[in-house]
Amino acid sequence: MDDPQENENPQELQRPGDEVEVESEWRKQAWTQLEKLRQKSPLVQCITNFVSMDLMANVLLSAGASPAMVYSVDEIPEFTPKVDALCVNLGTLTPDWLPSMKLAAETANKEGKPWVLDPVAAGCSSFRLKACIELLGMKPTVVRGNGSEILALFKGSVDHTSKGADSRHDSADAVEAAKAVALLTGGVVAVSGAVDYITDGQRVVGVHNGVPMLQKITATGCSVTALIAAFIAIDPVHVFEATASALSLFGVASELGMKVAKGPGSLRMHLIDLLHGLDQGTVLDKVRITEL
Ligand SMILES: Nc1ncnc2c1ncn2[C@@H]1O[C@H](COP(=O)(O)OP(=O)(O)O)[C@@H](O)[C@H]1O
Ligand SMILES: Cc1ncsc1CCOP(=O)(O)O
Ligand SMILES: [Mg+2]
Repeated sequence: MDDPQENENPQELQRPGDEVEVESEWRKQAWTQLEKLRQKSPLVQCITNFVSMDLMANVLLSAGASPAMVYSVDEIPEFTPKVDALCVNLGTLTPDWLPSMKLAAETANKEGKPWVLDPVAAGCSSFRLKACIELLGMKPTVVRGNGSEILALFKGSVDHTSKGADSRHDSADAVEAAKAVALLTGGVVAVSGAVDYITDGQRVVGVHNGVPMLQKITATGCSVTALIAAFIAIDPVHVFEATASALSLFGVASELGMKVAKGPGSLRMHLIDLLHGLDQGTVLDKVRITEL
């Protein structure tokens, strides 16, 4: 794949050699990180919503990580120091969950463990927005949300036209907001959608993998956030790159799954199977990450 002349993709032959070379590096990196994830099987603590627990745990297992849906405030002081990464998701938030989320984030920070925030439906109520903003202030390593969620965090105001967990905005409309949020936290922010954008406030890359039908399966966003936690656990020095790899490989599995799925139900099953079976040839062929 190093030599563009050997590339079987005709679109790539029309692009400048340095762009092809850069994309090839991202592909190799995604494969290296996936291999490492499978070898190390990081333990990922997920404080997540009831809707997502099953798919999230299965996505983590199929990728090679170990999920633990441990969320009682009584267990966090003992358990969180042992995990490799933490995923905090506000999907079915009630006031009783917040102390667990905050204590886990504080513990992760104290222990130097990376953590990811998924601000599900951030703009749908003032209760939820306030919780998101408080957690954002605890400086998550990565924030991953859809366009509407990242815009709500940036604006800091309730969105009266919110569709809850679903996005009303294209990811491209939230790139500047994502940059601003990244500068605020000092971490990485990913906006998902037709193209996933990843930024640290300066750099931006676009991930061009995935299929629209992922939006018709609940908790795919939640699950890819947990996958990001697994990837940053194994490469905490390259958080930006690991975030792009996780989003891209999840998208590649969905593209392969779409070829055999009959609808959202069977895509969900194939997504898990194909993430588990991803091999080097497929990753080097299908990952599409571009620098913007
Ligand atoms: N139109 C689309 N085309 C391709 N992939 C998409 C599209 N919309 C969302 N995705 C993918 O679906 C997954 C979940 O993203 P998204 O639907 O934005 O999150 P959420 O479920 O939190 O709203 C991501 O991997 C994203 O890349
Ligand atoms: C439908 C729903 N309601 C509260 S949490 C949740 C799941 C959201 O999952 P995702 O953000 O991955 O679509
Ligand atoms: Mg979501």
